[in-house]
Amino acid sequence: MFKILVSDPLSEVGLQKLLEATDVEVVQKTGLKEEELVQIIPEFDALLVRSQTKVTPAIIEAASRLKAIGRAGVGVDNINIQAATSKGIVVINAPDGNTISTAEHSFAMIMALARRIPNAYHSMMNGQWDRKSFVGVELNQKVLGVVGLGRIGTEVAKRAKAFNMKVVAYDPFLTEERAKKLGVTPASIKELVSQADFITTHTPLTKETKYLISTKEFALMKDGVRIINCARGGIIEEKALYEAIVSGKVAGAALDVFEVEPPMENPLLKLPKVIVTPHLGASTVEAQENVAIDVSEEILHVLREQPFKNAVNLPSIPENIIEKVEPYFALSEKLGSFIAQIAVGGLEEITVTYSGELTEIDTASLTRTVLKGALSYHLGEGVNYINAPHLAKNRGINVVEQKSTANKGFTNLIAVSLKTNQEEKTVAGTMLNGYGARIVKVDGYPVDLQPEGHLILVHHNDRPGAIGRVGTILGNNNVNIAAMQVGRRDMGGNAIMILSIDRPATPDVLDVLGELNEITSVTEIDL
Ligand SMILES: NC(=O)C1=CN([C@@H]2O[C@H](COP(=O)(O)OP(=O)(O)OC[C@H]3O[C@@H](n4cnc5c(N)ncnc54)[C@H](O)[C@@H]3O)[C@@H](O)[C@H]2O)C=CC1
Ligand SMILES: O=C(O)CCC(=O)C(=O)O
Repeated sequence: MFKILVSDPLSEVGLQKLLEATDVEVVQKTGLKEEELVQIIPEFDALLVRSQTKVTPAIIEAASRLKAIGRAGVGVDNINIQAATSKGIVVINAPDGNTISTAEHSFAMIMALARRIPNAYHSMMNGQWDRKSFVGVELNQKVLGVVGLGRIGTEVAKRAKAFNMKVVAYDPFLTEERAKKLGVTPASIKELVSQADFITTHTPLTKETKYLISTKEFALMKDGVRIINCARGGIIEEKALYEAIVSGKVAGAALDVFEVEPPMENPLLKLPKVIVTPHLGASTVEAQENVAIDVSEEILHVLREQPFKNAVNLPSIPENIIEKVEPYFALSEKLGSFIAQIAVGGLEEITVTYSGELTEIDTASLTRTVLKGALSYHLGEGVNYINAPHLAKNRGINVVEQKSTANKGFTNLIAVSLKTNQEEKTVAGTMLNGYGARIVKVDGYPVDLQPEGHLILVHHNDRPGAIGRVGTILGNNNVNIAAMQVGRRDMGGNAIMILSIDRPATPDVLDVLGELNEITSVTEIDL
């Protein structure tokens, strides 16, 4: 039974999937302090939050069972991703469910700002009938600058086009082709801020986007420009915005988000040219249902070890690629584990070479899996698909992925080599049509064995009787040999034996084998 903690208020309809699941117990406890979360988190397999809960390193550190953190929304700035990644916890978000709501809110803010609706409302509610103070501007033919043309930015741009606005967009990932399709003009940030009548931001808050719009950018803007931020506080520097409004450069600003939330002492709230909402972009019935449904489904996938797509701390694998790489996951992990068990010394570099049909697909996920297999042997259960590359990097292990057309004999081949500070070892495996995974080469010797169970790898000199003596010692010690592979390069030269045994041999038995004259090394492998 999986235990899931829901620590922020989430849509009940959205949570239905979790509440109905027979393998899940859902505990809903909201408004907990950090210390309280630290206390209870060790009981839970997954944590589900909206934006109130700050998932700090202390909470993650205490989360001994946690496999997933789900964010019902897009921005994950309330979750310490680095701490989660180091601990191998997958962070899931719901990137699509609130796109339309946030785009509509942004557009509502653009219109409210243009027509001064909140100010007029406020005046009337105070008993005034003032028609002179609230003269607005049209959107028709005005230039809208969209900073960040992702999901939300794109929807805002489409709505602006419907209002006959001209749209210029700044986004480092915007291609000419996409811009053309959307009917927007790509621009640099300088061009955008100097051309726009309205500027709306739709990027995440990152090191690059923090204060993306500041004093320098305000100086380039047209007089009377209007600013909208429904993305994250801090993309526009509030101090610079305040000065630009007071100086008359900026005619108005509409803000849904703030550098500090709630923004109680914020001087911007004292300016009549500023209209505000309390981070309501995603606050619609539809968006809250959508994000809760999406994140609940994804959490179940993670816990049930089924494929999931919206992990923030993992590269996403497109569905057409998943189909192609999935059959190789088990083999990749076994190859990683095998090589780690046979190599002596501190790991320095792991190289994964793909051949045959694998040269044509994105194999990054398989390399992660090889790495997981290799590092798990040394670092234990804490290693998983999420933190394996991070752990390798932290330990200075170089990871190389390459494709090769050299191995023509196999329709697919994964070759793994591991360099340690003492030696270099290699192993290669393939998926044989109808026979499943096979290891086909060890240290350059051709073999053919199933990568599973207990194995003993023996390096020896190719002399008559060597194989028999190994068999006799194992038999005398009640270790049954289920299968055996021998490989050699030259008659009478170096050779290997790989024995598949029914139960692990004890260290004493391995020592006795190692003492035989012909034998140069004995390694037990568990796959
Ligand atoms: N007010 C609210 O309630 C909500 C706010 N948001 C905010 O809106 C943001 C955008 O959401 P989506 O459109 O779904 O995300 P998205 O990931 O689809 O789009 C973000 C876009 O920003 C672009 N970008 C990244 N760095 C940039 C830079 N330095 N300069 C210019 N563009 C840059 C990316 O290329 C991407 O196209 C989220 O990160 C979140 O912070 C999202 C939902 C609700
Ligand atoms: O949960 C919310 O209402 C905040 C939404 C948001 O900012 C996001 O999804 O990034």
